[in-house]
This record gives sequence, structure tokens and C-alpha cells, in this order.
Amino acid sequence: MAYKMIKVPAGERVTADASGKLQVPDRPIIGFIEGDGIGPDITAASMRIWNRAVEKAYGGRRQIAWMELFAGEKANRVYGEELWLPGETVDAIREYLIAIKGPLTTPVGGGIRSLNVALRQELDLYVCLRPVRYFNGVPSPVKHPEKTDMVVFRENTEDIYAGIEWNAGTPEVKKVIEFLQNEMGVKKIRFPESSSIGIKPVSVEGSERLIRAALDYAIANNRRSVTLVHKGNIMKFTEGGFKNWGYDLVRREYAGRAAVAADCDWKAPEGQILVKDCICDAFLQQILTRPDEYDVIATMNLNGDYVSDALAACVGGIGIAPGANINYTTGHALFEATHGTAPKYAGLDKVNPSSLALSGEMLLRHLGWTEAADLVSRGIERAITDRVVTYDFARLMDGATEVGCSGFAEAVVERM
Ligand SMILES: NC(=O)C1=CN([C@@H]2O[C@H](COP(=O)(O)OP(=O)(O)OC[C@H]3O[C@@H](n4cnc5c(N)ncnc54)[C@H](OP(=O)(O)O)[C@@H]3O)[C@@H](O)[C@H]2O)C=CC1
Ligand SMILES: O=C(O)CCC(=O)C(=O)O
Ligand SMILES: [Mg+2]
Repeated sequence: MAYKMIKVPAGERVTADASGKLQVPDRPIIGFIEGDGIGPDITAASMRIWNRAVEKAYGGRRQIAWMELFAGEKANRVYGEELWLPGETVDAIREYLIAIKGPLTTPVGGGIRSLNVALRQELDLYVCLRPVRYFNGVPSPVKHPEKTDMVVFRENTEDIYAGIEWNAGTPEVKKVIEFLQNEMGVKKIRFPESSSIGIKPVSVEGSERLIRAALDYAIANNRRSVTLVHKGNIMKFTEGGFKNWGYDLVRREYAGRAAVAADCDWKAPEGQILVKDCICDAFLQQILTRPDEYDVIATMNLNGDYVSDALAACVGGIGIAPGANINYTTGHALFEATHGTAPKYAGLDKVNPSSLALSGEMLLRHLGWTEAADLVSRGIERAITDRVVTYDFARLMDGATEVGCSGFAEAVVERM
């Protein structure tokens, strides 16, 4: 495909077969979006780490051909018009399959809708995968951060997060409210004249494909349990549906490999995954009090957003919380940090690049480049153990050497 502003480097496409399995050439073209706010700082630092890890692991036999894609504020500058998410950015990820992005700004209460959510929706990246593990030496607000070892599978295309809503006082919201009151017999809208309305779609298909991905991951990685996190006592047909459809799926498709807690008195037979559920408010309490009881988590979009930041806090904060948005059927994957653009730190070469760097570690592992991935995590681990850290860790550690974002990347590279 010919692109207007995207320069395709010398290299080859990663492709996927009909089952989503990847074929990875030695010089894969991988897209990257720099991102807004701290995006340029953490992208430059992470690139240094990823490229060095690949060079060290494969001595030039393998190399990533980076292809810059544009979104957010930079897209406006590059295209010379108001264009937040150029169509060719989405097309290029569709064509080249794998990309990584920095955070993109979403204004609150008006303005453009989230570009991050738009990318997930347009590419149907239905899993937001956020592993949460503790790196030795990272300062944490909990007593036993090493007990937190969870992998969050967050549904990424549905829920109230999809942004289907109408603003108070508009003719559109009036129409929706009148429909709800007159056609659907709704009597519970407390202030109908001044309400905004949002819609929460949660489907059987959307829930099943997410929960299936979580179960397959748990089985492939010898994990102990999958917990469905929901608020189904209150939102019976959406969040409660998610839980019920999940249990139905386990009984229908995973017999002999996974067992529903209620069917086995909370003890899965030897070699099987225990599937249980937890109401989200209680879950947010238990990740602080009993984190070792949870393992793989499957949840809906908004819960997953809250849960992943809360879990990140337990193991040192969102400065070190990686993630990926994946469609396991088509093979498309867009890796990204859990955190946002942290605008007050933009351009200061200050923040922790680990969240993006570790998202790249996930990307390398996803490509099957395990040796390079291991070097990234080893370098980060060693820098932290040596107490050479960015401000977010330094302010909580005794005897730390505080370095900037690029300085941390150098410290990682030296210790690979
Ligand atoms: N996927 C994406 O692209 C996402 C985008 N966003 C967007 O980002 C913007 C800002 O959101 P906001 O709510 O401020 O959340 P942010 O995640 O951007 O920042 C909140 C706080 O988290 C800490 N933090 C974030 N990143 C790092 C890092 N790399 N190293 C160290 N500490 C870090 C800082 O804490 P402290 O102040 O304590 O130093 C920061 O003030 C919004 O427009 C939001 O919509 C938000 C989340 C995800
Ligand atoms: O899109 C955004 O601005 C925020 C997204 C977010 O917080 C997340 O996906 O974790
Ligand atoms: Mg978030």
C-alpha cells in the first residue's frame, strides 16, 4: 500500500496464518507511534533498550525495521491539518500487523474521543493484556509486593468505555430519554431534564472471546486459576451476563481442562484451571489483602482499566506496568504502556520508561525473540537492584541514584 507521510523502511512484513500464528522474518517492519506528553522521552529511551537487546541477542542476524506512524498531536503537525488519527496509521497497522505506541492525550469532558480506544476498536484488538509482576527491589506501598503476580485480560472493545453517550441538554439525549421512558417504561431516571446518558453494550461474543483468551493463556502457561471480575449483582445483564457466559463457556468448551469453582467445591481436579468469580469492589480490596489468591483475571473494559492501575500500584506504580492490545484471530497486536501522557513531565527527560520498555519486551516475546526479551527484563531488573532508578522509585528508596529517563535506558543497556 502507498502511504502519504509514512515512510516504509527496508524490511519485511510479519504475517499471520489463518489461526493467527505469526511468521516473523529476520528484519520485521514494526510500526511505532511516539505519543503525546512524555511519549517522545519514553519512546527514545525504550528504542535504545530494544535495539541494543536485539543487537546483543542476535549479533546483527536479526534487526527491527522501525516504521514511524503518526497519531495525536504529532499527526496534526506532520499532516499540516487537524488530523488526530490518520486513516493510513490504522491501515499500516492492519498491513504490518504489529506496532507499539506511546500514550495519547484524551481531553476530559469534551473534545476528541480517545484515540487509544479508537485504535483498539478499529483494529478489533479485543484483548487488553496487562501482566502485573513484581521486580525485586522496586519500592511498593504494600508489605508483600512479591505476592502479586497476575495477568489481566481486559475486554477492549465493548462496555460503557466504548463511548456511546449523549450530552445533557442536547436534542439527541432528549430523544433517548423519551424513548426509554415512553417505549421501554423506564421510570428510574432521577433527573430526566438534565441527564447525560451512556450505553453499556456487553455481548456474548465479546465476553466469550475475551474469556477464551484468558483460559487459553492460563492453560498454556500452567497458571492456577482464572477469576471473572464483574459487578453482576447490580448490572445483571451486562456484568452478570459476562460472568454467566464465562461459566457456560468453561463447562461447554473446557471440560477436563478447567473447572468452575461451584462445580468442584473450589478445588479444581489435578492439572485443571480453577475458574471463579469476584465482585469488582471486593476484588479491589482483596488485591491488597490477599493478592496470592488471584492469578489470571478476566474482566470488562472499565473494570479492567481501574483494576490494572490499582494492581500496578501494588508492584511499584504505572511507571513499570506494560501492556498489549491483541486480536488473537487476526494476529494484530498494538503494544502500549498502561500509563498516560503525564503532561507535567513532558520533555523533561524525567519519567520512568520501564512501562513502555517492558511493553516492547512483550512485543519481542510475541515475535518469538525470547533472547532479546530476556535481555530487556534482565537489564531493567539489574538497574533496579543496583538502585539506579528514575524519580518515581528514587523518592521511595533509600540510597538510590536518581537518573533521568535516558539515563535509566543507559543503565539498563549497560546491565543487559
Ligand atoms: N493508553 C493511553 O494512551 C493512555 C492515555 N491516557 C491519557 O493521558 C493523559 C494524562 O492522564 P493522567 O490521568 O494524568 O494519567 P497518567 O498515567 O498520564 O499520569 C498519572 C501519574 O502517574 C505517574 N506516571 C505516569 N507515567 C509515568 C511514568 N512513565 N513514570 C513515572 N510515573 C508515571 C505520574 O505520577 P506522579 O505525579 O506521582 O509523579 C503521573 O502524574 C490523559 O489525557 C489520559 O486520557 C491515560 C492512560 C492511558
Ligand atoms: O484513552 C485514554 O485516554 C485512557 C485509556 C486508559 O486509561 C487505559 O486504557 O488504560
Ligand atoms: Mg487506564
